Amino acid sequence: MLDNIKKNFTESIQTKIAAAEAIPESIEKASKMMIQALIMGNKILTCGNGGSAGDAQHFSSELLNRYERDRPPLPAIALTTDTSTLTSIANDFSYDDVFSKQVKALGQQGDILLAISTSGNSTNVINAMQAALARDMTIVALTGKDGGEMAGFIGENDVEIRVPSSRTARIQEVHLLAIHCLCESIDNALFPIAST
Ligand SMILES: O=C(CO)[C@@H](O)[C@H](O)[C@H](O)[C@H](O)COP(=O)(O)O
Ligand SMILES: [Zn+2]
Repeated sequence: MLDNIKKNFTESIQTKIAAAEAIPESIEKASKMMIQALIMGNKILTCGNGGSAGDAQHFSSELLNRYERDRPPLPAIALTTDTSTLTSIANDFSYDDVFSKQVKALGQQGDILLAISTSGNSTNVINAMQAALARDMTIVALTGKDGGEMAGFIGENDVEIRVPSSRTARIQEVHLLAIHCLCESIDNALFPIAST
């Protein structure tokens, strides 16, 4: 057991070292997209399944409330939280539609969809991306593995942040780091600390 625990730490560190080479430019592009959208008065919608639903909520709460320092609230909505909406869409239509219907209702031109899937193959997240593109929104996709089907929906105005790993847990661990980088970049750009 102890060996496996230690192996997980080593694997997580190695994945982060590989990601530090592979994804900073994508995170920077995503940060700039989000900063511009927020300056223009747009908002960020987030979605994902399982641990990625937690990540979607983690990001939206850091925008709505705060990341590391106090500043005015920023507009973000996690599409993973309203159980009445989620269960009724899944019950009446399909689980594949739980996010896309909310994007159709809430998404506006210029908004951003933060779409999170370690495999890039979650159908409800892919459908949300398609709904977002139809709304003239842009997409920041957090993925892993080979990017899955989601990679095929990334246009030049969108960005995919793909973690170089094939293991869901390790990918999620880097997704959280990427989310914190996004939060820090947004705060530094929109609410710079006054120099003394
Ligand atoms: O958190 C974990 C595994 O670490 C799981 O809950 C995981 O998020 C779920 O199996 C998801 O359904 C996987 O979906 P995806 O990342 O492939 O889109
Ligand atoms: Zn997990």
